This record gives sequence, C-alpha cells and structure tokens, in this order.
Amino acid sequence: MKIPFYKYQGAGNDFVLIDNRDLAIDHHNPAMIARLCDRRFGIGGDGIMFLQSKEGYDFEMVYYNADGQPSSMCGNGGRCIVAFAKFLGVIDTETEFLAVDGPHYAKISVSGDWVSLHMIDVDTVSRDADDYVINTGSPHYIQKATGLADKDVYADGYAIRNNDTYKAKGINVNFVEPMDEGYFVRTFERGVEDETYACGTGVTAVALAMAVENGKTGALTTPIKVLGGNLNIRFNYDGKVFNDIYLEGPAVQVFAGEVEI
Ligand SMILES: N[C@@H](CCC[C@H](N)C(=O)O)C(=O)O
Repeated sequence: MKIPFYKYQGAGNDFVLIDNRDLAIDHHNPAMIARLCDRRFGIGGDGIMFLQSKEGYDFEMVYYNADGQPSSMCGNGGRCIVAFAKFLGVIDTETEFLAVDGPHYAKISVSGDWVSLHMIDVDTVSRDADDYVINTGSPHYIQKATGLADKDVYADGYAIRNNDTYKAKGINVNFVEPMDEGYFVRTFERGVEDETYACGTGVTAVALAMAVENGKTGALTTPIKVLGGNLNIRFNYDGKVFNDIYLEGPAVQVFAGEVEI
C-alpha cells in the first residue's frame, strides 16, 4: 500500500512524519520503520513519527528511532510534529499534545517554522566520574570536551554508549565545549547508533548540566550551537529542581511524497 509522508528537520535532526489520525497504518513493524528511515533504501531520517488523535489532547506523538524501535522522548521530533500539526490544520499557534513522557505544551510562530517546546521537569542530576547523567525525557550522558570540532564523536560516543554501565538500556552521549555566550554540542544518539546533527533532549540536558557545573541558579537562557544549526534552552533552577524548561528552535518541512509500505 502507498502512503503519503512528509520529511521535516529541526536543526538538522531529521524525521519522517506520517498523519495516522485514521489509524490506517499499523506501525508496530520494526523492519518497516527501519526501512523508511534508511538513507539508501528508504526516505531517510533519524526517526519517524506518527501523528494520532488522542482524547483530551490536540494529538498524540508516537515516536520511533531509525533502528525501528519505539523510544523515549525526542525533543526535536516534538518540535517538528508541532510544525506538522500546524501544517495539517490540527492546531493554530499553541498546543497541548501527548508524548511518551507525558503532556507537552508548545507554541509555534505564525510562519510555522519556529517552535518552543515545554519539556518535563528535572530533579535528578547524577554523576559518572567527572561527567553528568540526566534524563530530560530521554537519558543523556554529558562530557566536557576541548577541540570538539575535530573530535571523533562516533568512536568516543560509541565507547560510552556501549560500556558495561550503559550497554543494556543504551544512552545518548553529548560532548560539550563553551562557545561565545553558550556552548557547542555534538551528540551520539542511541537508536540511530551514530552522531546526529542535533539532539533536542540532549542539548536540554547539557544546558542543565552546565548550570550545575557553573553554580548558576534563577531564570537561565542557554544558546547552543549544534552541527545542524542553533537551539536555545530556557529554564528556572532553584538549586534542586529545574522547571519551566523550554527547548526552542527551527522546525522545517523539507519535502513530501508517497512511499510503499
Ligand atoms: N533526537 C532526539 C532524541 C531521540 C531519542 C533518542 N535517540 C533515544 O532513544 O534516547 C531529540 O531531539 O531529543
């Protein structure tokens, strides 16, 4: 059967988007999902999302990683599906939708290509030696780096993601270096098993870790440059809990088509 699809990217983190409000597509099919995300044999993407109806919400976000497996929250995916919902006429400029980690509020620009996404509160910051481990909807490892532009992020990220501590459940690995008023971040993503051009829950975790690292509290804003563009994270931190966390950045439709499933 042939189905329509849309391709979106948020700071270079790219996704296949499918309108499944009529539940015509049975997406519990890892081989099909992995084939659609394959960059040579499919459409190509770091993940795929199905927009579905959900009582009490504007819509539900059903997310799969490129490996075909359902996973935890995708921040850039969340921003892209909000842009998709606006494109479909499901929402106007504000929304409350349901994702795997719970309800999310988001606001989208009138032009439809800039999304500010409310993320879950965070009350736990763990350490692994000098590094940080934080769950912002997905699990993240954060390590400071120097010379990040030239770092072998695949090799170093792969080694941490597959060490004895993290191998079974997996973890996303973020390397961070100060830059201008904010930071430069590169991420090795679980479920893609490679470096991606951006990771929304990842840069959010980095911003929180750097607040702890630098002893900063209050209303904070952290601009972050990634391989695919620029993202911004706003939040409040009282020294114990991070709340009112917003992940902000571009969410753009790249092309549309039909694909055989
Ligand atoms: N790219 C995402 C994260 C997607 C989930 C991740 N690969 C995982 O399985 O933990 C983002 O923008 O947050």
